[in-house]
Amino acid sequence: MMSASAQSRLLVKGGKVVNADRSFEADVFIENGVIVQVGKNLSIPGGTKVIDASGKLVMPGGIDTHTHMQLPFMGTQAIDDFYTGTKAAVAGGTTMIIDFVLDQKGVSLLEAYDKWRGWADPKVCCDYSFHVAVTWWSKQVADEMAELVKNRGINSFKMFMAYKDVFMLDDEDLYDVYKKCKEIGALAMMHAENGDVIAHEQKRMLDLGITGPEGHSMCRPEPVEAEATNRAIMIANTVNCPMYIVHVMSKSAANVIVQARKKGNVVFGEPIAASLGTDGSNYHHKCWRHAAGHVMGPPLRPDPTTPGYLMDLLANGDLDCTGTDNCTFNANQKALGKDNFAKIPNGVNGVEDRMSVIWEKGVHSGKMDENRFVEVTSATAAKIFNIYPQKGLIAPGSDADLIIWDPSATRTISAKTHHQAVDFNIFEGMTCHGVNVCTISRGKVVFEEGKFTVSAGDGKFVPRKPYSNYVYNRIKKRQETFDPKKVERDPYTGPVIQLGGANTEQTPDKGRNMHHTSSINVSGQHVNSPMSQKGNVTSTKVLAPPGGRSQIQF
Ligand SMILES: NC(=O)NCCC(=O)O
Ligand SMILES: [Zn+2]
Repeated sequence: MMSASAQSRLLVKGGKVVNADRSFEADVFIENGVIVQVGKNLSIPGGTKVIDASGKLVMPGGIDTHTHMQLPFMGTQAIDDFYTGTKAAVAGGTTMIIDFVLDQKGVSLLEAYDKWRGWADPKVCCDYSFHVAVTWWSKQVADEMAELVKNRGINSFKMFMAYKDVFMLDDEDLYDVYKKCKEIGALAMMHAENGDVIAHEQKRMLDLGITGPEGHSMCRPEPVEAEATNRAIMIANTVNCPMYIVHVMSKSAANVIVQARKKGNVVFGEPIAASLGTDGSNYHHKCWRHAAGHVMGPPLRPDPTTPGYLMDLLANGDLDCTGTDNCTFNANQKALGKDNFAKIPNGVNGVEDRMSVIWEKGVHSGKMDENRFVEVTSATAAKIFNIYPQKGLIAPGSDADLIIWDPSATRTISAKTHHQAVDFNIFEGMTCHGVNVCTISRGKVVFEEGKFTVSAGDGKFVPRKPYSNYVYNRIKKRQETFDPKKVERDPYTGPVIQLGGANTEQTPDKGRNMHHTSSINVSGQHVNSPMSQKGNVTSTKVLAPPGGRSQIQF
């Protein structure tokens, strides 16, 4: 019988190690869940278990930056929970997920965090961490954000510009949340879609009698995503807060990110397996279940060249890392919206297939090399979310989260054979070159040749520190460089007109439309606003210059 210490040792032999910066032939020796040596001709203690990786690639396990396991959402709950979801993840070559604590408005962020930890800890089959969603705003929320960063291992907060009256924040609140993120060294993440426009357009589609899944896509066209993406970045940049746009789904939203980066904004873009692997033509499928199975927000785009375009940007460094937004619902759950697309629970699969889809569409297609693959599936996520080089790298001292990848094998994706709980797969029938044959999580083989050797709760929560260098080095420098500075000058000493008196002289603005009626006062309030009724305005005199009636208040 093998001793306990021998059991905690593993040698991955004969493979090609692929990191983000280079590939090289090497063996990897692991002890107690950590990589101890990487190289050739290593001296290894007797009794060490050996895994043969000849002819295969040995890569850092994937990090899925965006999942929603067992999310209570739209009246139901995502069918893949932290057990089935993470089990499927390890089958596909992902060894860490970052999920979302996402509760209703008014709920304490700390209580929500505890609730989600309580759900995840006993079930996870791989390491995981959390982003926390901010769905309402108050001093309590601000204080809880600080507490989450200080003591609970959180360094990223997600906000929604969509889901009006549910999760959506307005621009004023977003400004405050960004300021808070910046103050505590966290990253602001955004679901960027214009929720007001969606609410109106949903109603318009339903009034037109469009009740099927195509209506979901029609009421959220590309500009709805692109406008919100631009607004999110603009507001964040105003307060010098780093911004991470989740699930980039369209060419135009991606272009907004590219342009903002060119201008020096600190913004990151996350395409997902769905937006890289399939498109919105599926919403017009004659089978309702098929069409509803693709309903997610923002939607997949009807332009069939979108996935290839997003992959090009990802390959060339314009977009950064990849998630899945894995949030799955079975047919009978999607059927909540059988007569009204607005009630179809939003969400698709991806956690199991992300690595294969990106290999197929990215590496096998010739758009990126194996090193960029590691970067976009693992290393960059680790850097952005401040867990590098603990994760995302094969080197002494790093966690032993590795996969053995056979680039010459193929597999065909199907709901019939996948390991997720959901009864549908948006990549159904896609044949992918590149197959994960073995997953090692914290030094333990958890999946090999199609068989699991993992139990619920084997994964661990990974705390993350604030002020990721990858994100905040530029932010700190920009603060010094771009902080507004007042102009030092001698005071004005000339005459000043008296306001409000009978003799006030007005010079009519020659270019003004004299028939225009304005109702704005100098403090920016509307004349009938509660502020003006509360007596915050010094005078209510209404001026009527020649040729036009004005309601400008002073
Ligand atoms: N994306 C989606 O459709 N479902 C999950 C919730 C969200 O992030 O919007
Ligand atoms: Zn999401």
